[in-house]
Amino acid sequence: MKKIAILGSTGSIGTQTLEVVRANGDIQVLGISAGRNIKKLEEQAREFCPRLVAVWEEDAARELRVKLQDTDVKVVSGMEGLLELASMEETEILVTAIVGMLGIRPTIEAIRAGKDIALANKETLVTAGHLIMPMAEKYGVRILPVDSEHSAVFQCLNGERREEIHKLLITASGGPFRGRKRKDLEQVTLADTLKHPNWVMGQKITVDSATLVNKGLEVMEAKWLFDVELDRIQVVVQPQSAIHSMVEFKDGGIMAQLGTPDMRLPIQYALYYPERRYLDGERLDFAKLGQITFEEPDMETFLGLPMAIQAAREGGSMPTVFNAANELAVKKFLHEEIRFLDIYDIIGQSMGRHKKTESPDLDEILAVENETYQWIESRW
Ligand SMILES: NC(=O)C1=CN([C@@H]2O[C@H](COP(=O)(O)OP(=O)(O)OC[C@H]3O[C@@H](n4cnc5c(N)ncnc54)[C@H](OP(=O)(O)O)[C@@H]3O)[C@@H](O)[C@H]2O)C=CC1
Ligand SMILES: CC(=O)[C@@H](O)[C@H](O)COP(=O)(O)O
Ligand SMILES: [Mn+2]
Repeated sequence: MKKIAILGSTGSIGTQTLEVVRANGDIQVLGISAGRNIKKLEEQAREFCPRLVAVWEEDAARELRVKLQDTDVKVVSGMEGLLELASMEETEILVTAIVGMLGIRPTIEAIRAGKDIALANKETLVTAGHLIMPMAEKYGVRILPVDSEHSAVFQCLNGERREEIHKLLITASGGPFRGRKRKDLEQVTLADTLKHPNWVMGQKITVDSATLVNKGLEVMEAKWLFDVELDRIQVVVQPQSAIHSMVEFKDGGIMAQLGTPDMRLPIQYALYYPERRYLDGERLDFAKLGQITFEEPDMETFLGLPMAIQAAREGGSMPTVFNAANELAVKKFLHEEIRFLDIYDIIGQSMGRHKKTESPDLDEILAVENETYQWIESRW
């Protein structure tokens, strides 16, 4: 029995991880967690019988303790609870399916405790990749990508030598507003933004796909995961989301990984790597698909990608500012407090005023995050 714990078990990646567990029958789930969705946590606790459930909100944790008093499940709360879940003694893999840079501390705690990481939470690598990757090497743990593009690259690299990579080709759907210009984006609504053309995902990443911030975060994630310089990472718009990403090698040969838009594949691949297991569901049908097309990303309209590349080139604490500003801006957009294009203004202005710290440690990253939030709150 493989033993795992899941940070963010009630979300899109978390619930699909549990579908993979259910279908295979040979993984034991020792810990689950959420922000405050205790209804789903209770259902999951009763089905998967974990030892520990971590709930961020203390009042929700208290309520869940009462609901689960007929079981042996321990319910913990807050950051201390997430850290306890991340470092549970018998866990082999921690699935980081939590949203946002809140995932940094539990991820670091899990690495220190020698757990492999099945990483969906890209914000952690974007802001703290310079701490996490060396730490993973030091503690001998594997960072197994779950993000579809990074899983695709990881699959393309199977049996290949990393030093023979010429470039990574990260594919993008282009989001729901592909083909539109800045003027057309002035009046788009939250409902329009949440209609991703191909993938069903959590709300934050769905907005990030529409702004192309998601692709910017993924470029930074790829840089850390595969140790490839920024100039060797190219974003290619591929609107059908059939090719999940590609690797071009020194000799010009290109490997691609294709499939239907189904996150259970990368999740299952990470959990069983290097083994491949059967997965039910729709298969890619080329006759039905008809064509696979390619475009350049529109960097003049969708500023999320060029701003991310700028943050990555500046390095140090700038990616933290980029990410923190985006997290708060998306929260405000989801609450319909700001308009779509304000997301770019919030990120751009936050980056513009920031005095960069080189190679920030964990406390400095968290301080920059806080300071960015405070500055945005004082203006928007
Ligand atoms: N969805 C997808 O297909 C993909 C997602 N990713 C990445 O995976 C991560 C998760 O995305 P996704 O599953 O879509 O997100 P969701 O919003 O669907 O789920 C987020 C999860 O995090 C939990 N959570 C939120 N806030 C807290 C908190 N303060 N403390 C503890 N847990 C919390 C949520 O709990 P609650 O239910 O209580 O709010 C929920 O379980 C993101 O980093 C995303 O970029 C990457 C590739 C694809
Ligand atoms: C499923 C997944 O990995 C998402 O990150 C997805 O790639 C988003 O699609 P975009 O290409 O539209 O950002
Ligand atoms: Mn992705």
